[in-house]
Amino acid sequence: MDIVFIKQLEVISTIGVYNWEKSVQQKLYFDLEMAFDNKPAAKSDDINLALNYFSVSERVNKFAQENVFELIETMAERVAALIMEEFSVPWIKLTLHKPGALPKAQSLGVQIERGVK
Ligand SMILES: Nc1nc2c(c(=O)[nH]1)N=C([C@H](O)[C@@H](O)CO)CN2
Repeated sequence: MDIVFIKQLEVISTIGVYNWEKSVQQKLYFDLEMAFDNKPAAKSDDINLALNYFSVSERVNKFAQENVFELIETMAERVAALIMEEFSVPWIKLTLHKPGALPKAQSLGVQIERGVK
């Protein structure tokens, strides 16, 4: 299986455990590695047969803006599930960074892998 990837996709979301986080928007960054068979798209030069990374990024951005969670684990799980379902992706590795969360750390986050390659 081939991989289509997106690195450091910036989105804004209302996310966090603490009360002050319920009324602010914070930056999150997604790294996505998505298994996909690129051969049909490459053979035909047809975007309709490709995993369109523009469409994926727009969908993730919309989801992050429209949903409120406490945990980044929940956001990661829900985004992985929607990409797999809506874009027919059989396997995904998703890393979610919440860089503003710890002033003394450059970044932090979670990484999940779902599905089968
Ligand atoms: N494993 C996690 N730990 C923490 C999370 C989280 O989402 N997953 N969230 C917070 C707070 O929201 C924090 O980001 C505020 O700075 C603390 N720990």
